[in-house]
Amino acid sequence: MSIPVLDFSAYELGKANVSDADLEKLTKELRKAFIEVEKVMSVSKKFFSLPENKKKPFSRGSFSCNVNHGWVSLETERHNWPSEGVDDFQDAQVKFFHRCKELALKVLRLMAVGLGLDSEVFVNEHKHIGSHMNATSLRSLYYPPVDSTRVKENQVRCGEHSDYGSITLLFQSTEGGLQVQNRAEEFVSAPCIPGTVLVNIADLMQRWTSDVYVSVVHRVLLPPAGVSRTRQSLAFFVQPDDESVITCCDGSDKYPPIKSVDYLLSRFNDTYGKKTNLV
Ligand SMILES: O=C(O)CCC(=O)C(=O)O
Ligand SMILES: [Fe+2]
Repeated sequence: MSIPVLDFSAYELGKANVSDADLEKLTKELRKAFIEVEKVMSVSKKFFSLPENKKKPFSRGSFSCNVNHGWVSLETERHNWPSEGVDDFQDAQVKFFHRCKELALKVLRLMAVGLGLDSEVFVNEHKHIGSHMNATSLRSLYYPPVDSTRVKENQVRCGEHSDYGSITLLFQSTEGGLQVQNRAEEFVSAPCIPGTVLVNIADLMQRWTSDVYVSVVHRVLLPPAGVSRTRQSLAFFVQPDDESVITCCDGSDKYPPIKSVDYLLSRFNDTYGKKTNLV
C-alpha cells in the first residue's frame, strides 16, 4: 500500500474563503485516503486470488462501455522546552502549537463531513486545545546517531504502537525511518515528502467512528548497521477535551462511552507500567 498524499491548499491555514466545491472535493479525497484505499486494496486482492477461469469473464475487452476496462492477465502487457539555552524555543513551540491546532481542527471537520456527519461533530469535542482542560500535546523527537557496535538486541527507535487520541499530525525530517502498518499487517515505510504533514488516525477516533477510521500502528526502526543517521520529528497529538465522553457516532454500542481523560490515563498507565482494564 502506498500512503496517500493530499493537496490541502484549498483549505490551507490563513485562507479566508474556500468554495463549497473545493471543500467537497477535499473532503472526498480525505475520506478516500482514510478508508477507501484500503477497501479497494482488499477487494482487488480478493479478485486477484481467484482462479483464472473465474477472472476470465472480466477480461479487458469484454466490456462494451469501455474497451480499457477489465482484467489483464500476467505477462500480457509489454511496459519521517527548554526556555533557556535555546533562543526563541518557547515562542517557536507555542506558535507552532497554535498552527497545528488550527490545522487539526480543519482536518477534523473534513473527517466528520466525510462520514456524512455535521462538520462540527468532532471539533465540538476539541474546544479546549491549548488549555488545562485538554491534553493535546506537541512532542518534539530527536533520535541521536546510532553506534551499531552498542546496539541492544531487538532495539528500535520507537516500538510499534498506535497513538491514543483522535488524530496525530506528524512532521518529519527527511532521514525517514517511520513505518506504518497497513491492513494486511505489513509495515511499509512512510515517505518523507518535504512540506507534507502525515496524519495518523489514533485510537479514540477509531472508537468514536466504530472502526470506520482505523488507528494506525507505526514504529521507527534503527537505521541499518553502519549507518549513523539521526531522525527528528514533531508529533502533535490531538486529544478530545478531558471531559468529553466519546460515544460511537453511528449510535452503535461497539465501544462503551468513555471519558477522554480516563481513556488517556489508562493508556499512559499501560505504556508507563501500571496495567488498567478497559473494554
Ligand atoms: O519519530 C516518529 O516520527 C514517531 C513518533 C511516534 O510515533 C510517537 O511519539 O508516538
Ligand atoms: Fe506514535
